[in-house]
Amino acid sequence: MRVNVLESILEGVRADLAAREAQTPLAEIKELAARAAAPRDVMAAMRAPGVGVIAEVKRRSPSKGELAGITDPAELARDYEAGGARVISVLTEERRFGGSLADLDAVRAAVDVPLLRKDFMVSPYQIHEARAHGADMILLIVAALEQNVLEALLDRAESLGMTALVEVHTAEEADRALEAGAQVIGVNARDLTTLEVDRDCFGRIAPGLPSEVIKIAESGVRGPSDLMTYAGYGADAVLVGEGLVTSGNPRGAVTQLVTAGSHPACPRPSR
Ligand SMILES: O=P(O)(O)OC[C@@H](O)[C@@H](O)c1c[nH]c2ccccc12
Repeated sequence: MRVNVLESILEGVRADLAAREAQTPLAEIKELAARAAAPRDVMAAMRAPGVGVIAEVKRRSPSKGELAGITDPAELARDYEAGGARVISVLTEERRFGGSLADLDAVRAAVDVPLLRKDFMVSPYQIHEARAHGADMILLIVAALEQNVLEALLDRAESLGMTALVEVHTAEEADRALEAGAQVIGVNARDLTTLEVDRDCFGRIAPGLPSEVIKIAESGVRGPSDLMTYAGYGADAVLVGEGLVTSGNPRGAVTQLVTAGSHPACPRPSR
């Protein structure tokens, strides 16, 4: 039987969410979000010249298990920031990725750059929660959401002053993202239903997106040459996890990517 990985992840996410909501009701989390420091300007960071790097704090992955034995997410995040990451992504999904909101808190206390809460968002509750924990950006996975829910979550994020990274893996999903009004679209090279990586996905989809949309190439980036390839197809940024956490030198690895992304020979997005 073919197991849809995304579906099984979402089941666990819903169960964990119900438990948190029983602890801290929506009204309370909304209030905590309203009291948080104002969100940072993610769009300005994304529109900076050159190809940017979104560096991810990623402990585990469903395909590879434990990646690098991260003991101090704050220290890792400081290395990413020092290396020039434009945004730091923190995986908060617990069951498959080993993340937590505590990781997000630790990273928020350690760095100044905008933060992406990387999780499987299915309810407005998680968006207020992200804001309460200092996130400036959230992930919305088109494959995981009905169109009306996608639109409602996007509106909710924007109403809180946050930016949504809307993730797609096919041209049909990209159409849905645009239909919903996404300003930032991430093309995930990994199919979340099978976990297979297809690095040609970005090149097939991104050139067809409107020029004003910010385009992010996600997953499977091994180093500067992958960044340059994605740049040729119009990437504004790459989102990298495993390649950085397993590098043994996350600061150096981010620096190399940032240097490639700001090199004069690196293709620029035409906007
Ligand atoms: O570790 P990688 O291959 O560099 O990938 C990072 C990021 O793209 C990946 O973690 C990711 C992309 N979309 C997701 C959705 C949920 C969980 C994780 C992800």
